[in-house]
Amino acid sequence: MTSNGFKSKSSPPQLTPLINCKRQAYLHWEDYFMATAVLSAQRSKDPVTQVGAVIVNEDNRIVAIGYNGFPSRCEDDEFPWYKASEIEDLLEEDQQLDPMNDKKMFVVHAEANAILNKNCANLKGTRIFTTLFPCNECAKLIVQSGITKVYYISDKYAEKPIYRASRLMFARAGIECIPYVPRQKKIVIDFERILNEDAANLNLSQEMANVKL
Ligand SMILES: Nc1ccn([C@H]2C[C@H](O)[C@@H](COP(=O)(O)O)O2)c(=O)n1
Ligand SMILES: [Zn+2]
Repeated sequence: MTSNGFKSKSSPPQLTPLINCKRQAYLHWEDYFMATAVLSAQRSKDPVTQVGAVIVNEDNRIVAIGYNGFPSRCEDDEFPWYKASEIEDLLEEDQQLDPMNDKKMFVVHAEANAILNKNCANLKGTRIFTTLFPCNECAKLIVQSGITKVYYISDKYAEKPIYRASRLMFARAGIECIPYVPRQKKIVIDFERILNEDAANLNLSQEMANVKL
């Protein structure tokens, strides 16, 4: 107690752990974000290319997520999941290729969906983790949203003019494009193992309770 009757400010208690028992195999931030993008891609119904994208702010918080798919209320079974060129062989001689019969007319790309799904006021200073390098249309949205870094896994369409246009815009806008190199090469989600472990733990605690009785 001080002379004026108030409690003196004491320093906070110090912790001195005897051993450091922190788990070492935890996921690092960037693997966590890219793995989330890969998981999100699994929601896509595109039979050829499934893309996932995650947008992350400066505090490492995920502020947006998306995958490629048709717009809301445009039913997955009513719109084509193929390219017009892919069904050319199926046409009768008198039939014309219909450009409307092409997924590219309707699919919202993963990056665009993520930007549209953002749960914050704006995306200035954020990073996007995408499983496929962005096309020119998504690149425009990325630049305009204020995203500053693009991490990507696949660049399988790099030689196409659309993707060259993206690179040009990113370069001019000062957006860094980083091919993603994972620290952890494999991340497995094994629900079966988790459920089995839970069941085993339950059995063990029941056995221990029986021993005590
Ligand atoms: N950065 C990208 C590039 C493409 N997509 C979507 C658009 C299509 O659904 C699919 C590409 O199909 P493919 O031409 O490989 O048959 O991926 C995207 O979401 N983001
Ligand atoms: Zn795109």
